Amino acid sequence: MVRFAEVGLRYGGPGDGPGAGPEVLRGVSFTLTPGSFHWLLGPSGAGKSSLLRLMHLAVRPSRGEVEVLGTRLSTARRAALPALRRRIGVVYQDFRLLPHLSIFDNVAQPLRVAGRAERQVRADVTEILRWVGLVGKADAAPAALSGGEQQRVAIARAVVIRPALLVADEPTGNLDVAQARRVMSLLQQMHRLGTTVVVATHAETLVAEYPAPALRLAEGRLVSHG
Ligand SMILES: Nc1ncnc2c1ncn2[C@@H]1O[C@H](COP(=O)(O)OP(=O)(O)OP(=O)(O)O)[C@@H](O)[C@H]1O
Repeated sequence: MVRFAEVGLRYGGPGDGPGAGPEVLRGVSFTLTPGSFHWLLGPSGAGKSSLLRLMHLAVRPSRGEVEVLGTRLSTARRAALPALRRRIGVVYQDFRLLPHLSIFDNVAQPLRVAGRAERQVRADVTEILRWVGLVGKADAAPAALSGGEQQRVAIARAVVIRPALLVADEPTGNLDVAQARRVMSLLQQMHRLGTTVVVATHAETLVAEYPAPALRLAEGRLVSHG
């Protein structure tokens, strides 16, 4: 479950701590049930990326309570956060693959960080690359792939750890319609497998094509949920 209660966020603090800047999220409250799929909508600057950053523990709220996968951030020990982060997959508009690593090693990275045995890494990465249709590109560099292919690698990297929560920030923003549909199909398959999925987007045509409940932000406030 993901629960926000009267959450506010200001940037400008040290590290991931609360800052003294203007409040970019204000009084945001909602609950996402496990296994749900939600769009996150709203105009540019409304706070979509900021809300996702709170959800994947990249920043802490300035006020209110954020609870992710059963852990309340206000009372969580710092030492518990890395393990919690490993249960959350993140996909960005600009893919954020490591350019000097092969596709295989990009996808393997979260498993290696988690200390999995190399035999297991090989099996899991091969399986997930087959799922995204890129097993033939395992040895290629990211730059040798199309944008859509790079995004499928980024999804593979995000889900290879079998996250309970998957958040995607404009994952189709740089893709043509066919590639965007392929990415959406993968995100929906993850949802059908029981993962809680949240996808931020501007693309109203995509939302119309894949109807689902939405969180809608305007000027840092949640204006509708459902
Ligand atoms: N790292 C940061 N430091 C300071 N202010 C920030 C930071 N990131 C975002 N903001 C501000 O927070 C507000 C919300 O930005 P955010 O990126 O969350 O909106 P968004 O809805 O995702 O926008 P877009 O659709 O354009 O990506 C904006 O006013 C933005 O300038």
